[in-house]
Amino acid sequence: MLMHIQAVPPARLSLVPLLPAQGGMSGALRVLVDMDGVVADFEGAVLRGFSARFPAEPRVELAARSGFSVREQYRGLRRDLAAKVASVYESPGFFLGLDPIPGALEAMQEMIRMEDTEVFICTSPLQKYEHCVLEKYKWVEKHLGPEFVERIILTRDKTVVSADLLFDDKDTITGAEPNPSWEHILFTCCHNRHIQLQPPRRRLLSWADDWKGILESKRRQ
Ligand SMILES: Cc1cn([C@H]2C[C@H](O)[C@@H](COP(=O)(O)O)O2)c(=O)[nH]c1=O
Ligand SMILES: [Mg+2]
Repeated sequence: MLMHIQAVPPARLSLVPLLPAQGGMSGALRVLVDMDGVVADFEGAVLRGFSARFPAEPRVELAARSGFSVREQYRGLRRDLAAKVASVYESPGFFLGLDPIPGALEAMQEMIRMEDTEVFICTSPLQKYEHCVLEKYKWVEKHLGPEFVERIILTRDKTVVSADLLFDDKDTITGAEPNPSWEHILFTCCHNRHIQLQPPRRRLLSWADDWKGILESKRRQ
């Protein structure tokens, strides 16, 4: 928060908050967009990678996915499958090879050109970060270009990042800050489509859905 120190005698010194209308310095709408499951197709690549590496093992089709953690769902099938599915997304090349989610690249390019709008990619690396971190940067440069590389926020805790909106496929986002500044818009993904959101929580069904309407409604709030 910006504070303006008034020129008054020290005894009466007071701090007057200068609150921008929205999260950005200039009153711009600040939007965070998650990466895996929102702009990069993590789930599709896990299934393809698992089927190719372990063709004889049972697998979870995308239509049967539920719950954020693919690892936990595979553990539920059979304990040893948790490590096998993790070996897929922890492999070198996995994150760089993800396909873009349909419409995501076009929406991001349009969003970054919108007036009074600040867009950032806000993504969590794996705890086993060796390949994931570098490959996320490379993926952004390859698919979105260098101006988006400047806009990557890599954090395991999104609650401490200040913004107006967060588009994210994870249904529950918790961290050190109990009251994050952003409104979480749940981006529909195979693992969260069954979840019934309690009002006033909102969803974006895909990038063909009305993401501009969500930005505009937030500007008016
Ligand atoms: C087991 C599991 C892990 N992830 C990982 C993939 C990413 O490193 C983060 C989420 O990143 P995001 O950009 O914040 O979406 O967690 C996952 O997405 N799904 C899983 O099942
Ligand atoms: Mg995600």
